[in-house]
Amino acid sequence: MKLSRLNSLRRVQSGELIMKFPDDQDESKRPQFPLDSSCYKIIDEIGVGVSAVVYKAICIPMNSAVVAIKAIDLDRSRADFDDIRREAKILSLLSHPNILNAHCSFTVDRRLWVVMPFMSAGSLQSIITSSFPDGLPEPCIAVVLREILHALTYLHDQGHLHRDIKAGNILMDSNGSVKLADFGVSASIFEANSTQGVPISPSSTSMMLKEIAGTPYWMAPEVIHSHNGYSLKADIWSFGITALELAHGRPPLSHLPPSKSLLLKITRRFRFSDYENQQNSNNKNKFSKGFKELVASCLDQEPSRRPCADKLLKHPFFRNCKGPDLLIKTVLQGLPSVEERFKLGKLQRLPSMKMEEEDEEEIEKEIIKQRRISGWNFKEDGLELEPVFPGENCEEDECSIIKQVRFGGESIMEKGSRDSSECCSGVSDLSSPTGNGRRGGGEAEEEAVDRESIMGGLVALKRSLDEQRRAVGSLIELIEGEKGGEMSREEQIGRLMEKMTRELENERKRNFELEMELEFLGLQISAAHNTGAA
Ligand SMILES: Nc1ncnc2c1ncn2[C@@H]1O[C@H](COP(=O)(O)OP(=O)(O)OP(=O)(O)O)[C@@H](O)[C@H]1O
Repeated sequence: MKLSRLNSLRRVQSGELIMKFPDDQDESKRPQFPLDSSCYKIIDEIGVGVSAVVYKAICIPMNSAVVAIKAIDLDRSRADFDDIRREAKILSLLSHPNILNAHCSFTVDRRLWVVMPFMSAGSLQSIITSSFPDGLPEPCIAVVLREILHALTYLHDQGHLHRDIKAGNILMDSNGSVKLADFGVSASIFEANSTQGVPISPSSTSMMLKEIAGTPYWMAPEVIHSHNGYSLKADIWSFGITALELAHGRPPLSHLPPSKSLLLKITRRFRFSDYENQQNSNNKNKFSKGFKELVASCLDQEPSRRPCADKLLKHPFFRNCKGPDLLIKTVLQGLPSVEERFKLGKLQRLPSMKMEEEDEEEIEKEIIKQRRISGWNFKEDGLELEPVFPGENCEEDECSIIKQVRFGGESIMEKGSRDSSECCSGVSDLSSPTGNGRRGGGEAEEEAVDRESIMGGLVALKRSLDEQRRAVGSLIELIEGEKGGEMSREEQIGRLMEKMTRELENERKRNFELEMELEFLGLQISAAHNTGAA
């Protein structure tokens, strides 16, 4: 466990982590929300994030005012105590009608409770998922985007980056008001530059952050390539992706797992036209020229060419933009409550989660099965040594091989397959000191055990080859003897059968020993790996 995290937990346990955020009213008029969990009554679960659960609750001493409580699991949160304190500090300095502040926050066991105003319509992401899977109508998108641009203009003027702009972090209330929430990974340009000795000016493009933060699909290319640094314009990129998310119901590349989407962005550089091409041709004329232009300008690869938030507000796209009433009429009417939507979403997620668990069990069984090796094949061409599995038949179309893979940080043997031309000739990382490049550095311990296992396998193989050489020698003698005509054909076959049975018995014994050895080595590898991981 990281030292900073340990210190954080100690401070949390000693009750040191008690903070109070202001809401967006004047300090003197601001109601003081109690810092005691017994003053709140949880009514329903309304959302889950990566490390937090969000509840609808009432605050009993405050006339049973309805609130939302985000309970952040401090053991699972990416942020440590200092990050959380920094977030609280940033939030306490911000005051804008389009930014969701918290009433207060305090710790309950190992959770940080952030008490916020309850935004009864929930996030735009949950609204889209439940009622607008193909996206919101363009006039509604305009209202939402304009409100977010107001928040961004304010935020950037203060020198802050949100760094996680997405529909999941835009909340809506029953009166149609739209607020930007979740400042968990936000950053201050001033802090970044003061530590790097860069002159401070919010409009300067030399204000650079380097840490990768945010959610992959919405991340600007320069955030992914953060060695060159990035600035306020990273939020403008994410804003452009959010516009696409609101328009199509999902962000671009969301059919790929997040890590793959990152890779694609690195290798292929994403352009707006790429996304347009992916869309159904029916959708081509669905959006206005103004909207397309606005989004395209936000998704310029070159950050300096992306307009700033206040310039975007002057874009013709917002010229005839309606008020929040449009959202009430078009989006909120007939919308199930945030708690109903959450329950429904949970039910829909259940079968796929169950299937994933079943799949994992199957994979695990397969992995255990494939840990048994019945022999080795030496591939001369590539000077490679490969394992052969029990029951494997070279006449079969496909044949299993093992390869060393990293699975959630754990090293396992995985079943693979090759076509018949390569049958029984799969390349195992066990045979190669460098493996297939997937084993990263800093794993000296695991590598040492791997080397031992390779040596063990080689010694056993040498023994087996010696035996086989002797057996082949005897066979040659036998056949040569046949030429001499000293034994009858029956006798010769009888002898041969006896010999082969003995050979087979020996081979079985050796294989059993080899299997045991390998199983033992496998255990050693996982034990070494677990110790390393711990
Ligand atoms: N103040 C609030 N009022 C009403 N609903 C809320 C409030 N805050 C969060 N929610 C609901 O809870 C859900 C989860 O919120 P949360 O901020 O934990 O997760 P997220 O932003 O979707 O995910 P993550 O931040 O972990 O990527 C939201 O999608 C929203 O529907």
